[in-house]
Amino acid sequence: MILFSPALAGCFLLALAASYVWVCLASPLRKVPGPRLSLFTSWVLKWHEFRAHRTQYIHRLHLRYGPAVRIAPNEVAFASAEGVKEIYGSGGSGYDKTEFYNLFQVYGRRTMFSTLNKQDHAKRKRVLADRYANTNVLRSASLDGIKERSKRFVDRCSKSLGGSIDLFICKGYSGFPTTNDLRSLHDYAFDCVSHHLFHPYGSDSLRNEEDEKIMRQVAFDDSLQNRLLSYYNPGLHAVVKNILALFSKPRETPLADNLVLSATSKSDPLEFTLLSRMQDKNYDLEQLDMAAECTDHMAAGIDTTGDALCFLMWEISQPRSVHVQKRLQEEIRSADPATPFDKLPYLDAVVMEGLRCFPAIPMSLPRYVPAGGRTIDGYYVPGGTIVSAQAYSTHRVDQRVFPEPERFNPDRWLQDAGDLDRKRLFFAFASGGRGCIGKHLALAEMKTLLIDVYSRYSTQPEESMTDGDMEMSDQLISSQPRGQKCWMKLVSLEGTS
Ligand code: HEM
Repeated sequence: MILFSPALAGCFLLALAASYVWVCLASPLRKVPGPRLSLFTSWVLKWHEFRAHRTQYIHRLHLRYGPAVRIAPNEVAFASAEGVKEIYGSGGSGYDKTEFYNLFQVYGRRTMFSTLNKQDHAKRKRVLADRYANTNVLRSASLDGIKERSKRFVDRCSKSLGGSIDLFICKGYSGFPTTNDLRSLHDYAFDCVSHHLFHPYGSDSLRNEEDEKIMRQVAFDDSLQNRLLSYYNPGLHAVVKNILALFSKPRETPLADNLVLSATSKSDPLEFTLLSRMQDKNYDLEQLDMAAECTDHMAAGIDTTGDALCFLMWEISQPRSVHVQKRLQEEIRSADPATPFDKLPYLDAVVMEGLRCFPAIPMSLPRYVPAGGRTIDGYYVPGGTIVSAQAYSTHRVDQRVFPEPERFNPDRWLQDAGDLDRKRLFFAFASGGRGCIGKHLALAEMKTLLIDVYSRYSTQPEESMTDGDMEMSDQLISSQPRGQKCWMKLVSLEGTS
């Protein structure tokens, strides 16, 4: 009977609590700066994650505690070049990914993005990398497709002259998209990425309402809380998922699945496409693996490029950045029309600064410290600890490298002094062997569209928009305007010199 006495149970719980506190206090992470509570619990971090504020919370901690900060008993965030290099670059592709990436499996398959360890990743990357190389993106079959879609986007926008357009969600005037309203940056990104994945079986969401619905399914993911719960507590998620679905829908993309499964069943995609590479018999990939890869890249290529363009165009439309827009227009309009998009230095600086201030994936990319532990930026971190860097902070915290970090200032990218330091901290596409494979494609899409828009138009913010509408809101991995809209006006430059 004595075994079940409440006093004994109390003593047992007390001893358990004391040993937990002891383990926390003895942790090598006690030496890493950070809020005291983070040594004992991850609940504060989780609270901010569920409220879609993780990135800003960690950034505030960096501003308070410095470039290395403990954010949970088993988690440390870094914002220094040394930290980034060690975590993402050591041994080529850095440390292994954490189970967080299990959330990104597609059709039950691991894609390149969701492979956790180096070996599996390297094997898949050997198949895919060729089609994302700059030389392949710049081939006319690929680039002409981007140019065609960019012209299509601008033509659609031209219809709004004298009125306003929502470049983000494109609800149109009645609240429902009609054929006349198909012109969001996400439609453009969708059509470009699906062109690169499996042309001629890609989407035409700038002209076709049915394809636009597919884009919406993939892009506007509001399953953050649902997916976080399934990650942290799969058991509880199984019990409450039906109730949770009323507030935070699970992620389902049947229309996109149809598009991809149908495209990957075709045997004649153009040679520059990713699908043609994956269908090479040497690689022995099953159709479901190819479909999973394509779905993944589609998701990776829509929100990122769409949001990056959206935040950037919004910024250069502000009265405070009018001089930037003017200089960009001058550079584009005075250049020989045959000038390649990557030979315009001010355009390059504007895009880099846009990605610095508004990285489409602003949040931390978690990795495990390998067995045996590592010293990262001067701190010993035991094996199994989750470590990460987030672009939002690496782009801001070190003010010797990025003075006045909150100011949108493309000129900083044109200075020789500090060039290397800026590049070491530029993390919008991450870095190392697991950095963004779609980087060249994304830059080609962004620059092509900016040339087409700003050679013909000026953009201005619409009066109903507030700063709050364009605050960055965390999703599972990317970010979007909190107001889910970006209304702007286009003014023709015709007649101006
Ligand atoms: C402005 C646009 C883009 C940005 C800012 C961006 C950013 C990133 C970042 C930060 C990562 C690393 C994620 C992590 O480690 O968790 C990543 C990975 C990746 N991105 Fe992008 N991305 C962009 C566009 C694209 C496009 C257009 C595609 C493809 C069509 C793409 C495909 C991928 C893939 C497949 C990976 C996984 C790479 C690997 O694990 O080796 N991205 N991207």
